[in-house]
Amino acid sequence: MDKEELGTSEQKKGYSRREMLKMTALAGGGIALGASGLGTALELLGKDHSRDAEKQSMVPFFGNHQAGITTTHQSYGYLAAFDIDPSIHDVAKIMALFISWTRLAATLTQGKREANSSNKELPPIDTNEARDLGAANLTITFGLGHSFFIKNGTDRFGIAAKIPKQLTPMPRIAHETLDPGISNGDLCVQVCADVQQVAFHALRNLIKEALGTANIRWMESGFLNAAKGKTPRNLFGFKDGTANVTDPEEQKKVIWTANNEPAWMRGGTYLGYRKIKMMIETWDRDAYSDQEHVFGRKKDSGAAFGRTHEHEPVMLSKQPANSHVGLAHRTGQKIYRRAYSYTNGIQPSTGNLDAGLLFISYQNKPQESFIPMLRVLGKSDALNEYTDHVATGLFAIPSGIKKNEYFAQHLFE
Ligand SMILES: C=CC1=C(C)c2cc3[nH]c(cc4nc(cc5[nH]c(cc1n2)c(C)c5CCC(=O)O)C(CCC(=O)O)=C4C)c(C)c3C=C
Ligand SMILES: [Fe+2]
Repeated sequence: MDKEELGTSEQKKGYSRREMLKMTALAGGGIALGASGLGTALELLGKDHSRDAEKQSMVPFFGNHQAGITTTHQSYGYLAAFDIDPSIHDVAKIMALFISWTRLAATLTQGKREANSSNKELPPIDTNEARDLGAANLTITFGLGHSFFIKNGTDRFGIAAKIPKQLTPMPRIAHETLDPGISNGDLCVQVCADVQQVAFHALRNLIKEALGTANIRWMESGFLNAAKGKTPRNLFGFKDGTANVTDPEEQKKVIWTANNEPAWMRGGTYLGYRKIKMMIETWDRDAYSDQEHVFGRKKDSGAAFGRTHEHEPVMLSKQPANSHVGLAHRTGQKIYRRAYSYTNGIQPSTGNLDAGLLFISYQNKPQESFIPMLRVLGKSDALNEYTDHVATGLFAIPSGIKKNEYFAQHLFE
């Protein structure tokens, strides 16, 4: 069998291009592939779960802005919140945590792991499950919640005077049914990667590192994929992200904080979060045209009503009353969206799918953009018939971390 023949017949059997290249290389390497030889090659392929391409990819951890914000959207994301242990009153303990988190994040995002002690009577330092998987574009983004500064009306660590200008507790929004146990928190960590095991490993080791100082409060995981050059689709089957803020000049205006914030927040941003349950079964019984009216966009092309192509600007005159896009657009505000879909089995009480959107957005003035937008949508969005906001959060994301510095260093020093 020559290489060409192998390609044609085996491609029909559903092997990927990469698998085919590997087989071709084996054949080209002088291995005589008889019936049993081919069997061995295929057996090898079956056992190969490697992710060579992702392994090579690293996102710098240090820089002017934190990574994981304008970084190309990775396939998997975790968002977690921590509370400082009530026994901790000494800010030095928090600084120690931020130093060790910075060290760990800088190591893991390079695809490395922390070395074990030579004393085998001690527990391992690294949990080992991401060994050899590489960096997979891992990013780790740290943030601070309002309750980090003020809890039960108390300036708990003597730094309340430095609270970022736009960081408040989240206000009440119409129709939300929040679960406080999975909302808010003193600290937040967003971990994203192109291999889920790499992202989980990073978060798990950050949780382990925090032991005694900060306890995990909640953790959510999500996914999002799109074909190359295409806009990803959400679990309602619509292109989601079409009118996002992607132009770098516009991103500067929308995302990053400037002189209106304390120095340690300049070049930072705010993370706005909503966990939004999506009533998939109800949606799936709704007419196609009705679904399009809910968003004010065509399901196939993603084009706004009155338009033909996905990226043509929204025509407000053609938007149905209370369409999601019409309402969000009319606020005149911009936010940078970086959401993940989530699924979590079946809701025992209903037998319905527990699925939805981990809505995450970054913006420099959440009190003027994210929150007013939420208020408008909460009141009248046609999408509300099919969704339920179950968790919330607002976190200050300090400026990027420079080499030899640690996360939020200038807040303390
Ligand atoms: C606080 C703001 C927003 C929430 C919450 C939100 C939830 C949410 N959105 C979708 C799906 C789509 N959203 C789309 C556009 C869009 N959404 C927001 C804001 C929030 N969405 C904005 C600012 C925009 C852009 C509006 C504009 O100016 O055109 C779209 C259309 C495609 C796109 O532009 O991305 C979809 C689809 C879901 C499913 C959801 C909650 C579950
Ligand atoms: Fe939206």
